[in-house]
Amino acid sequence: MTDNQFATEELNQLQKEIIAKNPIDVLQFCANYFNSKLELQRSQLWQQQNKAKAAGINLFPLIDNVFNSDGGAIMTANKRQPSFKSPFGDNDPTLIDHHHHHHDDDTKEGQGASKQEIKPDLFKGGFGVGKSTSLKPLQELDPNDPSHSTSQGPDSVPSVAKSKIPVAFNANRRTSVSAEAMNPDKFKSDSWKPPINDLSQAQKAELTKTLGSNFLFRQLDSSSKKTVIEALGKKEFKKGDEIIKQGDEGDFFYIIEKGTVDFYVNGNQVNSSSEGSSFGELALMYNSPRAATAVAACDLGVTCWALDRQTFRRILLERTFNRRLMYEDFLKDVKVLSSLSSQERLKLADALSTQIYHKGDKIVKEGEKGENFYFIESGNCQVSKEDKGVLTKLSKGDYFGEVALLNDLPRQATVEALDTVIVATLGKSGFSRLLGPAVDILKSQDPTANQGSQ
Ligand SMILES: Nc1ncnc2c1ncn2[C@@H]1O[C@@H]2COP(=O)(O)O[C@H]2[C@H]1O
Ligand SMILES: Nc1ncnc2c1ncn2[C@@H]1O[C@@H]2COP(=O)(O)O[C@H]2[C@H]1O
Repeated sequence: MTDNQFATEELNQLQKEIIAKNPIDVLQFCANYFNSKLELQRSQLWQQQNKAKAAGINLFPLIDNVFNSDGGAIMTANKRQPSFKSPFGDNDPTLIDHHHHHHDDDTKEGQGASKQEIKPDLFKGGFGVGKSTSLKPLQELDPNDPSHSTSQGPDSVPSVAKSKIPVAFNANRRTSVSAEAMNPDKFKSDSWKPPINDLSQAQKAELTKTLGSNFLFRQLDSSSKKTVIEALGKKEFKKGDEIIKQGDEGDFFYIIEKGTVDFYVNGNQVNSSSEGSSFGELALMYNSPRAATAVAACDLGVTCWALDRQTFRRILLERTFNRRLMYEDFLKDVKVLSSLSSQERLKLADALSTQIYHKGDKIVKEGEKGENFYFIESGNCQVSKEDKGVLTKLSKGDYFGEVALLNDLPRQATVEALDTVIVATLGKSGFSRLLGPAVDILKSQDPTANQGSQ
């Protein structure tokens, strides 16, 4: 994805938000929107870091080195205690309920304080750097995290409500040498050129088909797709071959063309993937050691397409990462998905897309063919049937649209938006493939079971 496309996508999302929330002060809204996005991204990186640490994985190995390797710069970074909290959060006269929809919870504090009044420092800037007095001290920092043990006190990192922010984590996003850890931008300025493999027409056709079922690729625009297709190299593995070894450095990202791949963590099988799935993204995204061993598990061998690290980072990383950030927290709170592993949730996040509906919109219509499954990210819906009237109401964390997909039936009810509703949708194929153990729960909770409507 080019810088331009990235910007366009961000702006499109912003535009959707503006339409959905109809803010009084558009400029203020935009400032809040991007600040809360930034804040969210940083806080989630932190959470991921902690999760990974608990699992014995070092996601951001470069950070500590960097912060020690250049005393001057680092001291400055630490002393200034950068905050990723929105500088406007506490001072927004227009805030009613228009914070970034995915994570309203993260910023309630800022909103609550400021609904009506305009404070004198309305337009203060600088991301609160060095102004920790106006921000709550440390209590959300992870007490288990050793990197904070020395930083208690008023100079400590101001925290974002309910989230944990790494000290100076990725603060110098564009300049620091640490940037490579999570920073796809690095590749935008250098002389990186994607490799071009000489694929036959037949191979290209084969690939296009395989990639068509891979969620990461489906979202790419056509020029990025072309770049990726040309950069992919075919690799064949015999049964038992280790495609990836836990602990190694990440070199390639793989898409399975044929066969099954089993994953082992510390010798125990944790997962299995087949045609159209991808793996090996974690080490490339986080510059971490390989988190699992991937073994070719098919008698007939396994064929994969391999994408080199740089092309992966340049083209797929930003998107994948943003998407995961966007959905990870939300999915964690969806009850029906509680049986999914965090890996499974990440894969699901890769496949979701966001849609916005307005009051009165019929998101699914009784009798129509069902193509998608929906999670409600925010807003309220009502479920009704022509002959029975309103059956139930649904809100954040609820889902709908499963009945048609599970039973190959027309939609059994109409679901209508009662206000602005944001949904995360999943297509039919992702539904059966990515919901895994959750599908059984969906089946067991069939809302039509007792109504004789099937
Ligand atoms: N449970 C799991 N934990 C970690 N990695 C997994 C798991 N299941 C599948 N994988 C994949 O195994 C890959 C091993 O290399 P990576 O860490 O780069 O990326 C990893 C994931 O794509
Ligand atoms: N009592 C109900 N009868 C039918 N559908 C319901 C009911 N309650 C909730 N729903 C949801 O409404 C959705 C309409 O589309 P689906 O039939 O695909 O899936 C349905 C369920 O997810």
